[in-house]
Amino acid sequence: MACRVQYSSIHSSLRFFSSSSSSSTLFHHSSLKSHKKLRFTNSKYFTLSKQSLYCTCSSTTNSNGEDDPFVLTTPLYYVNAPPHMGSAYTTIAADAIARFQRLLGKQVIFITGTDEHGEKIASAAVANGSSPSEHCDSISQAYKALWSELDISHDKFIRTTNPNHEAIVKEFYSRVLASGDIYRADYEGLYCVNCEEYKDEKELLENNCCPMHLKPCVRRKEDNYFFALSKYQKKLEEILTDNPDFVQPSFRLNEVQGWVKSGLRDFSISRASVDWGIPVPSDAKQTIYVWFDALLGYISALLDDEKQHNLETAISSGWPASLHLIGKDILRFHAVYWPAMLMSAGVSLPKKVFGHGFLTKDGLKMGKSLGNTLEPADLVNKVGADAVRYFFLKEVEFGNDGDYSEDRFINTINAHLANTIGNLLNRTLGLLRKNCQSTVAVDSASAAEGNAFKDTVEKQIEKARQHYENLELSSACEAVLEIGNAGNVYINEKAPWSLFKQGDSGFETAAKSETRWGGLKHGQMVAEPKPIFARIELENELNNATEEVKKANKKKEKQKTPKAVEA
Ligand SMILES: Nc1ncnc2c1ncn2[C@@H]1O[C@H](COP(=O)(O)OP(=O)(O)OP(=O)(O)O)[C@@H](O)[C@H]1O
Repeated sequence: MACRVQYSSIHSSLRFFSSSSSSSTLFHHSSLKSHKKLRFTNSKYFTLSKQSLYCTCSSTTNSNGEDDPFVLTTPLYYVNAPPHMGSAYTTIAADAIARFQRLLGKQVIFITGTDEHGEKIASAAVANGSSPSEHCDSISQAYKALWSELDISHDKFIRTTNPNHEAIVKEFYSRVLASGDIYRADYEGLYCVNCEEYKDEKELLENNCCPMHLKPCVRRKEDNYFFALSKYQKKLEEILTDNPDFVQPSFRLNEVQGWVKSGLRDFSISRASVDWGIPVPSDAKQTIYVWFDALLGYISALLDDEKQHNLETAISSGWPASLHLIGKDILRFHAVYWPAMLMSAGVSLPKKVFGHGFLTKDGLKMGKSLGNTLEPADLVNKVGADAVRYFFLKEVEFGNDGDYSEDRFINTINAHLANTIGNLLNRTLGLLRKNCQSTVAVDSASAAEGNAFKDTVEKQIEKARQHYENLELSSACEAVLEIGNAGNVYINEKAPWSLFKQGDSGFETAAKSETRWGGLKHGQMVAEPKPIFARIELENELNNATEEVKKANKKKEKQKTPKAVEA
């Protein structure tokens, strides 16, 4: 395998942005000043307007203005098995969005973590011969290790077995109870253990198989606590109509509207048969249903150790979330159950839920339950984290499904990263090193005035910015790639190597890792070229990644300072 020499990572290449607008705020929050004013009568909670949802029941004092942090979340991954490329996919996308928001100057709180309670976890622990808590520690650690290998820049890692989280769940449950939305009843139905959910018979395949997990559902009867979801049908319909950006992409909004219109049924929020969970307050014989537990992780993650561990403090530390990024499999929980639960507890709704598609293998969703997964750590070891991250962002249209193909993986890395972006960086830095002692010869702000190349770059920067804002991640990568293409064409046209031979040191530099045109100043030193993107030779395929890439990965790993805190 040949290896080209570049000095920067794809992140640097993506930093061609000028600081500007922040995302719009859809749901505003007006607060009451005192707990005494809390009224747990649902009809009195909300005033819906065309633009915003005013929650009038909480004493939360989050102003939700321009200065509010950009809070984004990945799902809290279920620790029934170690992470795979599907889990990594959502996290990689969230990471790109977090980095973009930071470039805009926003304070970002990027939350990820693990969902650790429930029947599936307890069974997985038994199967591994370990206790549930040992099992959770080990799988949760595997997620953290993978995020580190993928260079994920999360700020918080929440585990739902964290005692602070448990306190938040119990407080939330008590609020919903006080609002009159929890009742006890018998329930009999078909249950998918993998979804941890009762299923509607009409959703199921032959032999009552779950369409996601392709395993038969089992008939169960239980005496459970129920959440009165049906009470929120009308409000949810109004929210979805008045705030069409709440669920994205738009075709997912249609899906959600369809579910709501077809009639919402109350759902059970406790399990009598599951010990591994948070006990229901005032009924230790039942544990809280995993979803009524895990979703609260998005709020409890906001707590920091110095503050009091209650719902109010957590909410005032950044809630509502700006964006929940999830796979389409858990859209119903995030776009129907969660908003209703929040309304019941008098807490503001998240601003946006984006349900992306699946990475598939042979047309089937890659997943832990089916076991048809792709090992992200293997890919990282072979081509480096940046290349893996770039491939999945660029080659899967965000929102739709995408099938993984090794040929496409190799071709994309070679064409986009090694041949285009990497080559441009290598040529530019190499020329500067050879001819200018790695020092910028002119001010880049004036160097390309009136130049078509500069216009192209600025146009692509703006395009990339807009695509990022709209969560069109593949198109954002495309815009960056266009800058690389234009840069190579420009260098070919200008042939600076011959200008240098003629003694002209004033050629216009194009490649830079600054956030805007003109960021490089006369006399500024640029970095030493060093290998980052390996060109994969087809005959050697993925097995023969260069030693340079492996070394570069190791070096990067060493340099990394732990940033995330466990909430
Ligand atoms: N194949 C996939 N493509 C895209 N995202 C995925 C994929 N698999 C998992 N995810 C991400 O993980 C979330 C589901 O997390 P979970 O821990 O339940 O993983 P899972 O592998 O889907 O588990 P299972 O197969 O047991 O249902 C999805 O909503 C999505 O964010």
